[in-house]
Amino acid sequence: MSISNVNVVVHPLVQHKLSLMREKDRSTKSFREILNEIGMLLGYEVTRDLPLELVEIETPIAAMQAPKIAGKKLTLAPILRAGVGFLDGMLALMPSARIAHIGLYRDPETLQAVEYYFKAPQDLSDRTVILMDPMLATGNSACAGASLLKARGARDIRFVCLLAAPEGIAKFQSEHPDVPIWTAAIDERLNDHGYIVPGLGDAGDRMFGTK
Ligand SMILES: O=P(O)(O)OC[C@H]1O[C@H](OP(=O)(O)OP(=O)(O)O)[C@H](O)[C@@H]1O
Ligand SMILES: O=c1cc[nH]c(=O)[nH]1
Ligand SMILES: [Mg+2]
Repeated sequence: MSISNVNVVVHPLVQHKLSLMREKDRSTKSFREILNEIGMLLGYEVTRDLPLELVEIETPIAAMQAPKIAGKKLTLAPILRAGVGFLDGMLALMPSARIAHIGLYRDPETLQAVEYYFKAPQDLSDRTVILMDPMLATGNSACAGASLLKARGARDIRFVCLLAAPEGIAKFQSEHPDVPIWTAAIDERLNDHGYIVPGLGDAGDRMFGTK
């Protein structure tokens, strides 16, 4: 399903696993494992249109022109902390990818994103960058993440999340209309504390067991 630059991944495995993650009594171990599994499935979807080039190879039988991914190595860009939950699954598909760590936390009062760490390959201008964070709530964190990557020259950014609020999609698309979104679901709304409803709670705390 696709709604103007938002790709909702409706694959039954993704939907089933997402429902498991929403359950409030699911263990930290299980939450982390499933997030990783969904990371791989979403990674498969977000790379669906990567360009290929024909390269000469030799099979044991004959020479042939075989398709391989064209261009420079991709960059995976998790927003700390919860974005790291997608990383192993994505790396299983793209083991040579470069990694950009983006340290942001959401101020609980203002809901603004506060930057505390950024380390990325120097020049991102000719790399596809997959920005990832399970939660798109107000959109402030994802917007800040995309801006930091653009400041490093990134021109082909794709944003992957697990759950998106309509408010976050609107904010992200107004600031970064050039960045398509992949998500497993679009939920109803945000509550008064900026949490996604029905959502799954605090992704970072559930993943790392910090509550
Ligand atoms: O769209 P937003 O309103 O910005 O909210 C989403 C952000 O909130 C959570 O991070 P949090 O700030 O809780 O940090 P953590 O991952 O370190 O727990 C989540 O992982 C996103 O980064
Ligand atoms: O619902 C939400 C909103 C922001 N961050 C989370 O982890 N969960
Ligand atoms: Mg958190």
